[in-house]
Amino acid sequence: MAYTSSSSSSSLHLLPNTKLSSSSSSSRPPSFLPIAKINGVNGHSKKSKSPNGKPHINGDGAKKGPVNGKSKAATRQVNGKNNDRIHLSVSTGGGVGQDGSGLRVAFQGAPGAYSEFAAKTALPGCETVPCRAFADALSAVAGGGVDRAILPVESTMEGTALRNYDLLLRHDLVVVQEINLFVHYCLLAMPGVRAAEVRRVISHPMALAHCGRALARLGVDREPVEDTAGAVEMLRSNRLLDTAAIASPRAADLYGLDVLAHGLQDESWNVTRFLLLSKPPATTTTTPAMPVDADAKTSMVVAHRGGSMMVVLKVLSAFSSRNINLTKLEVINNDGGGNGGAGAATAGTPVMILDTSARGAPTLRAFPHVLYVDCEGASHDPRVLDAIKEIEKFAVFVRVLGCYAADSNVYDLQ
Ligand SMILES: O=C(O)C(=O)C[C@]1(C(=O)O)C=C[C@@H](O)C=C1
Repeated sequence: MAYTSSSSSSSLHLLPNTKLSSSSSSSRPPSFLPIAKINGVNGHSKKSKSPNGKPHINGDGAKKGPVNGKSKAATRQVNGKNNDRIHLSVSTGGGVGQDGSGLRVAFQGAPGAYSEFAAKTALPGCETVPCRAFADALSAVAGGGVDRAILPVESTMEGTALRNYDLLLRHDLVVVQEINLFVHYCLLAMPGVRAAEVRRVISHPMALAHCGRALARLGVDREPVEDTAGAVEMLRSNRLLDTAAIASPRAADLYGLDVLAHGLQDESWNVTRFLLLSKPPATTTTTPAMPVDADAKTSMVVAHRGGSMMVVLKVLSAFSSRNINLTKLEVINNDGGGNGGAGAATAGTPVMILDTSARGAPTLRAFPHVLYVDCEGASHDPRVLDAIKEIEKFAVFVRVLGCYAADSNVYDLQ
């Protein structure tokens, strides 16, 4: 569901300092941080109602035990570098702590989903709010029911999650933080079930796709469900003894299941990038939230008339002539010319972008040709502002999606 790719989309995305190779067992970014201090992801001691009526987890107090006799060395740091993280995201004031305490963050899935871990990594003190679908999570933050939503936007194995970009662009939301999570898949089963007894594996479609070769070797049926933790929940509540789920080792802990296999993903290097989204700050001042010299990133969408390659060259020139590095460039052409459909639900359907720049109510506009661009630098950095001004001369429309602290770390759940 979330990740799509087609001939109408081509991308250049680099996790900074991250080497990606097809036989990537040796590829590691310079800093690979475990989620050591996450509270709340190991249990659900406090339950309350989420916007969709499901209970949500809030705080720790969990059963913290070894997985299959293996101690979870949760604080192990792989690359020996101790990068203390600085949160530079938009401040909401009013009782919100630096660690996100006081903030409610919507995520898609059941407690224990990777998205929840990403939220807890970004804002360790936050309260996470499960939602049935990504669209519900985004509506919750846009409608003010929660303070933030977390959205996976790309993975090293699948590229850009175009459908999630579609969702993001339809809302008046801004990116306030990025987080890269190492996705380590495990095969989980009810206590006592042996691998040979498993006939069927259920999980999020992305997890099933990422583990395709391993599942083929196991010779089991595959069934997609809403999310990885939802699969585990289903296994547990229906006491399924012929079925296994693909999910994280933390989900095994949370639901008290056995881990039959670790590292099921076909590529050993499997990182998903998540964005933390917020409503735009309701401020009348133009004071930037982040110093110009901070290690910042700016994300934007550029709509244009077509002729992608020439437009790409002009965009590259606008940034390179100012010595600005790009960290992502995705080219989408949904012009109905037989190569459409990448980001949209139907082939040839243009990308719908909420135009928040015009006076009056924001309007949804349709664009067949768009670029998703992330650059280094703050959106109010004069060089970035100049580059955007230059792009606006030949583009139809530019929307800055957010300016946030660049974080090239990759966080690990193990
Ligand atoms: O199902 C989950 O646990 C999720 O958080 C969703 C999701 C995704 O949509 O890509 C997140 C990361 C993993 O790649 C697999 C699934």
